[in-house]
Amino acid sequence: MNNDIERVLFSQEDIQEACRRLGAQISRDYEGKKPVVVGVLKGAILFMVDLIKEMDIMTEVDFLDVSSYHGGVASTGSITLNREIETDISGRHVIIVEDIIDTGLTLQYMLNYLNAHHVASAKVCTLLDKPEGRKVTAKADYVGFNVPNEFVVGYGLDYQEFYRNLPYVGVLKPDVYSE
Ligand SMILES: O=P(O)(O)OC[C@H]1O[C@H](OP(=O)(O)OP(=O)(O)O)[C@H](O)[C@@H]1O
Ligand code: HPA
Repeated sequence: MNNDIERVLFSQEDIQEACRRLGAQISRDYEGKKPVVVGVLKGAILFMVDLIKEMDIMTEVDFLDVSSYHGGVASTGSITLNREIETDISGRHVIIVEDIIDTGLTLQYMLNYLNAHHVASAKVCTLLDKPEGRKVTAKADYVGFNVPNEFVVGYGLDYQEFYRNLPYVGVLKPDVYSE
């Protein structure tokens, strides 16, 4: 295990099982539809790859890049749009794939973005949900796991751009970011 990790919350096997469960659920809910699955860069990269392999439906994939943490462990509260969705999503069913919902500010921003693009429907699938972190009302439709109100990294989630490649999700030792 990486020395900066206090404890592992979800192993690679736990995550694969969650991907299978969520992929099956989404496949049932979207049977006969052809949704656009939108991964949110960069945090959702690993989850997106594993999740779409478990979806037994016709899907298009695309990416949206938004950020708001800019190296810290707290949201700056202002969202930067770094890359737009290229697919014409007007009139389409869109599934947003996120690594984590914490304050809810990013999700709120993305749902406004999708509404402004006149999608047929918008749903959100997140690997992790941190309900105690909420600053605004935001709810995911599909959730892998709930996490405690601590800073977590791994499986796409970063601190200062590192730890994304860990195959598990763990709590970062507080002394790493308080140094
Ligand atoms: O609910 P919130 O408090 O808004 O936090 C959730 C967002 O924060 C992280 O993104 P970040 O801004 O760190 O960019 P990244 O995905 O490129 O790491 C994460 O990937 C979510 O998109
Ligand atoms: O706990 C977290 N870890 C990494 N990125 C995040 N973005 C929001 N919350 C978190």
